[in-house]
Parts: sequence; structure tokens; C-alpha cells
Amino acid sequence: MTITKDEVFDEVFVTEVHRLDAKGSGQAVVWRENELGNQRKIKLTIPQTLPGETVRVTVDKPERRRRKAIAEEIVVAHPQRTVSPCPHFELCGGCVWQHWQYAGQLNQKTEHVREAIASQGFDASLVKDTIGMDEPWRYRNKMEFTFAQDGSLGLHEQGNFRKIISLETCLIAGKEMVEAALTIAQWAKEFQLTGYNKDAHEGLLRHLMVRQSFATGEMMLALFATEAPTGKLAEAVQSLVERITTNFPQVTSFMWLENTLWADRTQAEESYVLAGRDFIYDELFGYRYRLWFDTFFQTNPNQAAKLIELALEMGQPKKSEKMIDLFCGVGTFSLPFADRVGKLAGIEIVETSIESAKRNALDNGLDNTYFLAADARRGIDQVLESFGNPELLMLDPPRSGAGGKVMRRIGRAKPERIVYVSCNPDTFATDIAELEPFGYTLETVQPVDLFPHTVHVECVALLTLNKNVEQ
Ligand SMILES: C[S@@+](CC[C@H](N)C(=O)[O-])C[C@H]1O[C@@H](n2cnc3c(N)ncnc32)[C@H](O)[C@@H]1O
Repeated sequence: MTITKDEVFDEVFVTEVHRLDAKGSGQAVVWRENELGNQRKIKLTIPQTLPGETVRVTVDKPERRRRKAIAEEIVVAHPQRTVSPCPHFELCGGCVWQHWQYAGQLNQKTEHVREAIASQGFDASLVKDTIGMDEPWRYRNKMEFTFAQDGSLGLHEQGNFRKIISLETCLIAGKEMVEAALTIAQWAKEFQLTGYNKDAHEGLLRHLMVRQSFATGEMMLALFATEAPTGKLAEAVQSLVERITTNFPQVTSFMWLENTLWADRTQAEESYVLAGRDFIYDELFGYRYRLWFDTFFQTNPNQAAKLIELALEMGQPKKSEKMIDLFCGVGTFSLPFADRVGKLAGIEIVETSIESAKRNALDNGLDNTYFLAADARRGIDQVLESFGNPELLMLDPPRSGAGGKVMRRIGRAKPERIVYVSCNPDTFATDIAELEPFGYTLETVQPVDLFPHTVHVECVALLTLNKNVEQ
């Protein structure tokens, strides 16, 4: 078919999905004739499709080389295609793979890790099968919901940060957390409170963060709004406090966070305790933690405990040894390791996390830890100077990875064993490639699924220093 420049209309294609992109959407290629009679390729991104599937899609503006398209019909389905149990799945941006049987998701995650390390010249057979969850639902202990301008509460639409899907349920969040969120949504509706409009910078309610410890049962509700909970708002807020304290005795921290800033994040200029205290207690792997509204903490505690167990198994900590925990956060790995080594130094850039890590060490009776608030690069230099070279080092960097400069500093510090916990196989692979010239061997990589129905995968890996290499 030939179209002229003035004629732009939708075109229907039946095509095969050949791979998945980094966000978990199907990718397909179709050919069409342009106005000069030449065959031009269009690369299609088709959410909620799987490799090998034949799908029928309508493409608007097909003259463009890359288009997103919605599958209108699955002509030939993947053998592991399934029906999502969540009514919000097709629109909500929270999960991308609920249409894929869990075993298929796990295989895909294993393959991703294998491809990532093979691309850096490592042996893909070192990667074990991904450890999944027995029950891959209701695994999240923390959710951040957003208010729409009309005051309804929900999650962002897939690929559209301006549109909010009104919440009826969420099958990956704890059940009580969803019930508390629905109570707040109902309250906002009854009092006709407005949601925040980020373009006009007006409206009251912005976000609701709900976190609940699966170990202690304690729940925190943190409501972010553009005004203080006083004056004309006081009556509505009082009504909410009564509902929450009556119906949710597990809420031991109910916070109102005032945020008048343009940046649409869960941050606060002023905080008010509406009920209880300003933190909750949580426990992980037998250690107790205090969590404030802005504390980073593992969001899938059951699988996080497996990560800790694996890290300990691979690291083989000894009482005679010194250890560095790089990117230590509030000490999730530091505390279990500190119990098993002579001395541990934790390095982390966020000062409030370091303050929490120090308190968590004290709360858990550990007196052999030293926590430093610093950028990883500067932190390693500083710790090595005062602490000497460690026998064991673990790192758990953000998705962007540790980077070459940090990895080369680690190589020069010559720890005998390095345990790398990663949430991004691609940056993990490029990071560990930096260690090869220093004489490190990759021994094993164990992927763990902390986020079922999403593309994310974590890995724990062990690298050992080859003693025969001249240093
Ligand atoms: C994936 S989290 C791991 C936290 C901790 N290990 C845990 O499991 O709770 C990565 C941590 O690295 C910290 N971080 C990010 N960039 C950093 C940097 N340049 N130097 C030091 N820490 C950094 C973040 O604040 C975050 O706490």
C-alpha cells in the first residue's frame, strides 16, 4: 500500500513477537511501503505479548520507524500464556508479566542474567536457575499510591505518569495494606478532597505510602499533602485518624507529610505524627530495624532473607576477619555479617541511612561495626586507611552499578572474597569484568526473584582472588 504525506491513518498488521525489550514488552518488526515505493521497517513495541506469539495490532502513525502498539488479538499464543488475576493488569504500570506463567518469568530472568555475563566473556553456566517464590503474590511490604486530581487514589498507568488507575485491589501488596489504602481513598471521597495537579501545582493530596512489617505486623501510613493537617482541614483529618485507629490497630505510625515542592516525590518539608510514633519496627533474618517513612528497606522480606542467607553462605565470614559492606543502606546485610566477622565497616551515601544503621547495630547488640556516610569511592579510601585491607568485601550498589572507579579500588584493596549483590544483571556484568585484571575469578551467580510479575531480578555472586596471580 502507498500513502501520500497527507494521508495518515491507522494500519493493521499481523506479526510475530521475536523478543522482549528491557521493560518486558514484546518486540516485533513489520515492513510497509512508503510514498516512494520503498519497503521501510517499523519496530513495534507491543506490551503484554510474549516471544513467539503471533498478534494482530493496529498501528497509528505507521510512517514512524518505532511505534508502540496494543495487541488486539493474540492469534497464536505462547504455551505459558495465562490469564492475569488482577483487574487492573492491562492498564496498571506496577506489573508487566501477569499474563505469563510464573515458571516462564523465572526462566526469562535466568536467561537475562546468563546473557548479561556472557556478553562480558564470562561462562554463562556459572549462573544457577532463579530462586522463585512458592506463592508469588502479596509479597510487597511497601507501596506508594498516588492521588489523581479528582481525589481518587491508585497507581500510575503503564508508561503514563499523568494518569492514575483508581485502586480496587493490588495483588502484589499485603492485604491489610490495600484495605488501609482503600479506607483512605473512601475518606478523601467523602470529604471531597482534591488531588494534586502537578501542572498547575494545586490541590491537596499527593501520595500515600503504606508499609507493613510482615514480621511484627506494624503498619505505617504516610499521607503526603500540600498543606498542614490544621485549620480547615483539622476536622477531616480527625475523622480519618478515628477511622484508622479504630479499624487498623496494627497502624503504629500514622504520619502526615507536608510537601509543597514542585518535585513530585514522597518527600517532606514538615512532618506530623497523627497517631503512634514516627517509625515502625521491622525484623529481617532475626535482626530488628526501625523504619521511618524515608528509610530504604528491602520490599520483599521473604526473598530478601534468602539473599542474606546466600550472601553469608558465599562469603563464609570468619571471626578473625575484617569486612567492608559497600552501599550498606540501613545495614540489612551489615548486621548479619557483623555477627560473624571480627570488625565490619559499612559505607553508604545517604546520611539518614547511616544514622539508622548505627542505631540498628546498637539495637541488635553489635559493637564491632563502623558506619561511614560517604560516596563509595571516597568511602573505600577512607576506610582502607583507618581499617586496613579487608579479607571479605560485599557490595550491593543501586541499579546503575558501582562503576569502574569503585570496582578498580576494590580490586586494589585485594579482599580474598567478594560477594556482589546486584539488582541489575547488565551493570553487574560490566562491574565484575573490571575485577578480572586484578586476578579475581567468578565462582557462582545465583539469581533470586524479589519482584514476581516484573522484569527485575536480583543476583548474589561470589568472586575469589586467585592467590597465584602476581599482585
Ligand atoms: C540497592 S541499595 C542497597 C542497600 C542495602 N544493602 C540494603 O539491602 O538495604 C543501594 C544503596 O546504595 C546507596 N548509594 C547509592 N549511590 C551511592 C554512592 N555513590 N556511594 C555510596 N552509596 C550509594 C543507596 O543510598 C542505597 O542505600
